[in-house]
Amino acid sequence: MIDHPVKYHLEKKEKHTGARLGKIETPHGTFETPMFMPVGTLASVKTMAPEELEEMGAGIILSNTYHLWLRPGEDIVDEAGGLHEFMNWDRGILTDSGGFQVFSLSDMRDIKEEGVHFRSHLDGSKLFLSPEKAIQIQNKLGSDIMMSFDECPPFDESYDYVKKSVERTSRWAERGLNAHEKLNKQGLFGIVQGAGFEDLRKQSAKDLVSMDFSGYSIGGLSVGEPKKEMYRVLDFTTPLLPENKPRYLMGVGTPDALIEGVIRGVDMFDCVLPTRIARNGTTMTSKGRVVIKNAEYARDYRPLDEKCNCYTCRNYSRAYIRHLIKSDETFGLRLTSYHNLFFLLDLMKKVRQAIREDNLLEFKESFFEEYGYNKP
Ligand SMILES: O=c1[nH]cnc2cc3nc(NCc4cccs4)[nH]c3cc12
Ligand SMILES: [Zn+2]
Repeated sequence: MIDHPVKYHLEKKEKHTGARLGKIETPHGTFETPMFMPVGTLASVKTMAPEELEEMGAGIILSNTYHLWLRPGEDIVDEAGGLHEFMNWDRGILTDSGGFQVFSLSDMRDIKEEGVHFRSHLDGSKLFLSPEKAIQIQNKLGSDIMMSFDECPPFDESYDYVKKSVERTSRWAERGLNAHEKLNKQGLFGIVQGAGFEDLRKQSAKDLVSMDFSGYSIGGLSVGEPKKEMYRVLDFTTPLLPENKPRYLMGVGTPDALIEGVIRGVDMFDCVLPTRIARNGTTMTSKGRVVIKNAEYARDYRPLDEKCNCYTCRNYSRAYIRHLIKSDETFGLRLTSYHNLFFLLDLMKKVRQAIREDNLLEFKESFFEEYGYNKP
């Protein structure tokens, strides 16, 4: 049993669901869960300054091992004093291990027992990533929470392929843990795989729980499968994970998926959605999405969301934001990105309050109704 630098403290279970209120303690602070983590793939949450992320209540943000390994290289980040110094962020940082990015970004060469051979999506150069290398890079980046190197198979892959992939991902997890224990400055999470197969998810969870990770990610989801399938997998996967460790659902997500994930016992979420859709002027509001480029907003002098207390909504109108986005004024991207991130962080604050009051299901119903999720 190693002394985990990242610890989870379960504060309260919600009375009617699997939701939990907790705190995750890291070398860069302790943060409330359930939480949404903004994504800063290339060591920047696009268009946001760290002070703005702090003021909107972000606790842990994400960066990507694969991207930073390719550019600028983990040695430059290491020489700069690590990611926190490099990007001037003194709260939590979580890094993905690179496996998923290899499968989703570069044209695959081949997956071997020792690791994955592939070509860089930047210049086509030949690269090799292994469990040990992924751990070594993350240690040089200096993130607080690191991910094991895993394979995320397509959700509709065959049972036989997924079974073999899960067994290899478990062997990779063991290798990563062994490589990490010599360095052990940060928390390391295991990533549960198994696509939509209950017995393979059970096998994956059993293997990883026996290795005593600091926390557990649920991988292999939010890869294009129907939401109902994701919820079905969560229904039988989260109960397999220890109550006293954090559970992180990777790549999720939309307001409804965040709430449904919390109800099923998930504590941590990340998604590029808020900043990605902001860049084409799509914003999330309590009354559903507002696509600000639409002509209907040209003379609309109200804020994006009259119920939102963020910098954007306190100071600017829809008409102004629409004008900026239509004119390709980069300030417009900052205003929509700020609001979207604030919206999801504020949603999680409301979800935490609903857990405290044991009325998460009522909160879900009223949020879904107002957002328009119940509309046919
Ligand atoms: O199994 C996984 N292992 C390690 N990282 C992941 C990241 C993930 N991100 C998403 N969905 C969000 C997406 C981002 C870009 C394409 S899909 N699903 C994901 C699954 C995994
Ligand atoms: Zn706002």
